[in-house]
Amino acid sequence: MACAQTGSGKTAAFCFPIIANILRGGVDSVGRSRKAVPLALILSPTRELSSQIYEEARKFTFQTGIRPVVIYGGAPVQQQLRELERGCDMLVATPGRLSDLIERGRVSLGRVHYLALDEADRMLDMGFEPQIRRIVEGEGMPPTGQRQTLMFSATFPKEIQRLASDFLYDYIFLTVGRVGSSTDLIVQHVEMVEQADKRHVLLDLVKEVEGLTLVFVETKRGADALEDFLVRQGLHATSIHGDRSQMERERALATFRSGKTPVMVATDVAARGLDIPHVKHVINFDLPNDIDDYVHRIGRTGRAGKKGLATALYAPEKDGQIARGLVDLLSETNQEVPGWLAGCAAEAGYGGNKRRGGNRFGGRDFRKDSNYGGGGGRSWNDGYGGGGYGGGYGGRQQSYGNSCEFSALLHAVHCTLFQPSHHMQSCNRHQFMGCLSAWLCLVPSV
Ligand SMILES: Nc1ncnc2c1ncn2[C@@H]1O[C@H](COP(=O)(O)OP(=O)(O)OP(=O)(O)O)[C@@H](O)[C@H]1O
Repeated sequence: MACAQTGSGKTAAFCFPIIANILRGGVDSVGRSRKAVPLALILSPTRELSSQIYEEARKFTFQTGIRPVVIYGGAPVQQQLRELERGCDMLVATPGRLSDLIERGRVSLGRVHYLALDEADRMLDMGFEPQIRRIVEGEGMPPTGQRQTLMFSATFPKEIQRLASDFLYDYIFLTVGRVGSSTDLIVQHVEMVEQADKRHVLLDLVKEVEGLTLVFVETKRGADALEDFLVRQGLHATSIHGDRSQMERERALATFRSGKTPVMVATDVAARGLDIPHVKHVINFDLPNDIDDYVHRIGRTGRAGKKGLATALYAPEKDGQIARGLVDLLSETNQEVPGWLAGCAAEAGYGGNKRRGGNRFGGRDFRKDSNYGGGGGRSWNDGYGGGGYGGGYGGRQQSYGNSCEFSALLHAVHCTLFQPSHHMQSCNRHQFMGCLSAWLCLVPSV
């Protein structure tokens, strides 16, 4: 179970060790076959994110002999079937299309040795849990203990950690920075705006900051309406949401990425995982109800060590429940907390949407609070950074204090997969980066 800030490189942190492990064992490809039998399965909640992970995996596996394939809904199945037939070692999938192709007998999970859940908390929340459970427990996948299971997200609410442990065996909880926090590379502003004034304020904000601007709204209809409004104001805007065809969604992303439509209005379908370079400004036109959703949304900017800007339009008549979470998040990321917002939070009290997880410095392993009996391993800390716990019970925990350390999570996952029992204490980050560079030299085109 691994938790690190948005834009900190989690994709590489699960892809490299999986690829390296497959290479270590020698690629035992089944080759062309009607039924795909992948060695690694990577599940993600949205089509666009699956597509992005696949593109990364394709780069990382170049000339290794490992063949990644992606399958997701909304796209013609025939082409995906043809790709599967050509051989598939690493399958990147959304749960719906995967279940469909398992039912049709075109994918078997019987050889899956590496299972990665990206955006794990989303994958295991109420919406996806039954599907994930069926895929992981009911379709012949090797059980925990015989496969490596990796779960990644920038947020990991306690109740989801508990659920996640069902799919894990003797697991390690790795954290970089604070669980569920955002990076302090993002400058965050919160403005109090009456609902009726939001459009005018938005126009000013869009004109003030040049560059790609991503505007989050609550509903699909709201996204359509706001896009229309912006276009009528003469701005080059597009929108993305779940009622759009896959082709429209992809076109919207492409024109946004290229800067042809530098403003994109989006629902939460674009909140997680998407890595679009040069997003300057994320505007929460409507605030989400959950602070973790806010963390993912603003995480579309300030990626890979770059700075970003996020502005939230806080409507006092409807956003009271996120006030406490916002105040906590702003404080812990060294942002200015407006006095009026602190007042709203105090009014809303702690009964509202209090940040889940309570004291999260350095990452928190919920088992320490709840006497939860899962895991049964050890707990240690290699002294890399601040935070984290020493000693303990019910599993192992590794915490890294430096939230901006790209290699930290990659190193940790690598060590966990290669030598789960002792390697962590003896392999330092420099040695690890040496291994990684050596490996990259073997695959010069990566
Ligand atoms: N070691 C590294 N050095 C420089 N750039 C990196 C490194 N690792 C990853 N990146 C880049 O950082 C960006 C963000 O990576 P990635 O999309 O994996 O983030 P993430 O942690 O999964 O974010 P999110 O929580 O939003 O899904 C990507 O453009 C990636 O290429």
